[in-house]
Amino acid sequence: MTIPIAWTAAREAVFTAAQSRIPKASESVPLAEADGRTLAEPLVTLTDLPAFPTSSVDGWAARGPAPWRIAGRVLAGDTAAPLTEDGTCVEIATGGMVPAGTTVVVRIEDSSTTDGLVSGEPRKLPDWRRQGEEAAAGEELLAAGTPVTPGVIGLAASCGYDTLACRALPKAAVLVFGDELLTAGPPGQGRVRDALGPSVPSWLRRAGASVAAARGPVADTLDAHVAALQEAVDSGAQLICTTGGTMHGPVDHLHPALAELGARYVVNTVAVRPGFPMLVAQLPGGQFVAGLPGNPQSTFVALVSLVLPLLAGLAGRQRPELSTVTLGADVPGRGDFTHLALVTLVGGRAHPVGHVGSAMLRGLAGSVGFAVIPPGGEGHAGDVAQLVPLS
Ligand SMILES: Nc1nc2c(c(=O)[nH]1)N[C@H]1C(S)=C(S)[C@@H](COP(=O)(O)OP(=O)(O)OC[C@H]3O[C@@H](n4cnc5c(N)ncnc54)[C@H](O)[C@@H]3O)O[C@H]1N2
Ligand code: MOO
Repeated sequence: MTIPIAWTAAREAVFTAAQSRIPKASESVPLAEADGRTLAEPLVTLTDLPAFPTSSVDGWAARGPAPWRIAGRVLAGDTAAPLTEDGTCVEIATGGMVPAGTTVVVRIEDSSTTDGLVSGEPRKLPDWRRQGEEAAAGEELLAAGTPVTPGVIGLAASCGYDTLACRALPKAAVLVFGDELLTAGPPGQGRVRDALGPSVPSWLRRAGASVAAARGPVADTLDAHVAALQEAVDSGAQLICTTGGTMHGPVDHLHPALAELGARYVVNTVAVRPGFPMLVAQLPGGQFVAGLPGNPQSTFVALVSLVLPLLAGLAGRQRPELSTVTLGADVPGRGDFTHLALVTLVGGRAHPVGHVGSAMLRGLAGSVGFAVIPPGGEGHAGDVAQLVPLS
């Protein structure tokens, strides 16, 4: 019998294996389309930030001691002429370029104007931003491998980029196994609806993969399994997710198909409940096969447990960090296995949900993620637990 590997060790093994397959080529992606991608190169600012001294208030940019004669006006977007004489100032708008020669910026509400002469007191902290105070031209702001978020896109635009060099999206394929599956209409008479063909590609897209519609149900024969896996390889997929057939029943053909294709296991069964028969194998061409168990909740456990670190590794990102939550109620352990317990947040605390059988999706559909109860332990209300988000 195969001995299950510990959940944390399985995640690490998969992440490390995927890191050796980071694509070399990068793609130039317009900023507005780059959300969810991964930086292929460090983000280096093209200019000082800010690129010129900038007023942070509406008021006066003045030179020397008050009172100041008004010599002009600088609105945001203008180029400011220098203040060449003490006792002069310009009216300035928030975002306006502070003229060379300025010694103080005074807020409009801290000033008074009489006979064209302005007086006022600057605040203790300067009300203008020095050129380059956020970053100097050429400075690295973000490392290669950083996930591109709306914040990263905004920063890239601020420092002069129109496009970003991004890693190619990992290409994935999904194969659904199981002759009992119906792809339309209500289940009954021994047939169940395929819950995974429509949902696994959606999950993969959110996790940063490019993926076509699932293929299946693939016929429950060894030849059909081998042919479907080979076809996915030929389509250029770097990651093939299969659902079902991970056990050793009469029509479970995944393991024999992997053997026939010369695959090597990275992880073969994991000490986690639910979902322990999950696996990741690597084909001779380097492609990964993630064998997701057929019970639908277990499929999602395998996605968040193994496919998430695998995709992070393939994109050259950091290993996924888990956040923590405070438990709002007791959660049982699962002996020597890690327990991934579906939870929802109530008043900021994680509460276990009902309907969490591994064949069910009712509990999962209303949950934020899985609280992690480590092997040999149990969770108590008030304990802090790691949280694996569902998306
Ligand atoms: N003798 C044993 N049998 C089983 C054990 C065990 O320890 N000893 N473990 C059970 C566990 S745990 C799991 S999980 C499943 C894993 O089985 P497979 O990955 O081989 O999956 P299947 O047998 O193909 O299907 C299991 C179950 O899930 C339903 N299913 C499959 N695909 C879908 C789909 N796309 N949409 C909806 N439902 C699906 C399928 O009809 C079965 O009911 O093995 C247990 N058996
Ligand atoms: O672990 Mo199975 O994956 O319990 O349904």
